[in-house]
Amino acid sequence: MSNLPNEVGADGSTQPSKKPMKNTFNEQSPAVLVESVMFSYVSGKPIIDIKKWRLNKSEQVFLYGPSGCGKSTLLNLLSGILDPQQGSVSILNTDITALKPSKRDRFRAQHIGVVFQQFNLVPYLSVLDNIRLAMHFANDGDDKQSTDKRSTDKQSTDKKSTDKKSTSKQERIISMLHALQLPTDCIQQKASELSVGQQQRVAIARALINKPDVLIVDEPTSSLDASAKDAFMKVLIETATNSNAALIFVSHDQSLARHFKRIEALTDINESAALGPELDNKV
Ligand SMILES: Nc1ncnc2c1ncn2[C@@H]1O[C@H](COP(=O)(O)OP(=O)(O)OP(=O)(O)O)[C@@H](O)[C@H]1O
Repeated sequence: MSNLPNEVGADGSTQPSKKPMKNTFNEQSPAVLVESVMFSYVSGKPIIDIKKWRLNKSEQVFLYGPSGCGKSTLLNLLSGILDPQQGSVSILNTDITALKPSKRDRFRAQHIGVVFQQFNLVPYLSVLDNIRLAMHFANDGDDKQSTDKRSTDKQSTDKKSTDKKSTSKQERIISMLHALQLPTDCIQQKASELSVGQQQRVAIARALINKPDVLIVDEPTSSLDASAKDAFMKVLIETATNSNAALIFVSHDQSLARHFKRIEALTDINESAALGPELDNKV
């Protein structure tokens, strides 16, 4: 997986530094490390209270719990959409709670893929543009056209290289959609014109296109029948495995647990949901 950009700070520090920061991530480092995290929407009523929770690189975990126990809240903390009132959430040794919003957004785009319950595709954009948008955020302007070049020759060379880049991006998108068994002719269709099953596959493609280190999936199977759920889980797990992404899948549907080796109840790791066992012995 790609190195962290120097300005992000592999150790999570937001201090400006003249020296490029060393990426300390290695095989032994966790993909995700949650330490002493406390979060509440209303003061004094914590929804999440986790002492320690860890997920290794390429590991896949099924997190389950009843409706309202805090699953989506936890995923929003892990992806840096919400900030805990206490504690730290580290992804690849970078404490994302310490990153400024713009750096955090970029870090998320580069290292974390999220499949939301409602997919969150842009309905009026084509499949291709929905996925391109995710690539654009991760590349931080790589898609920008070179409009300020002085020499005509250079403009022509730049145009060729931009064309080449967009062709290879398009090829990557098509090959990802193929891997997810979506027909190529879907690519120009608007997201709103797709079936629910097709939208799910586009949401997975969008989450995986930047080769994230961590893939976070929030129960996107609730509207599917049993056989469609199985097909979705198979494609998701296969694609995450082939991408070497650590996978966090949350659901209230325990029938999906059989697809995973590591299975945990949120009430066991979240002290505000239940007085479960100390997590330290699981880490
Ligand atoms: N923005 C918010 N403001 C206040 N309370 C909230 C907010 N979002 C969620 N909650 C509350 O926090 C608790 C946890 O919500 P969360 O959505 O994380 O649960 P969940 O386990 O994902 O539920 P579900 O399985 O139904 O999606 C619930 O009691 C919910 O009402």
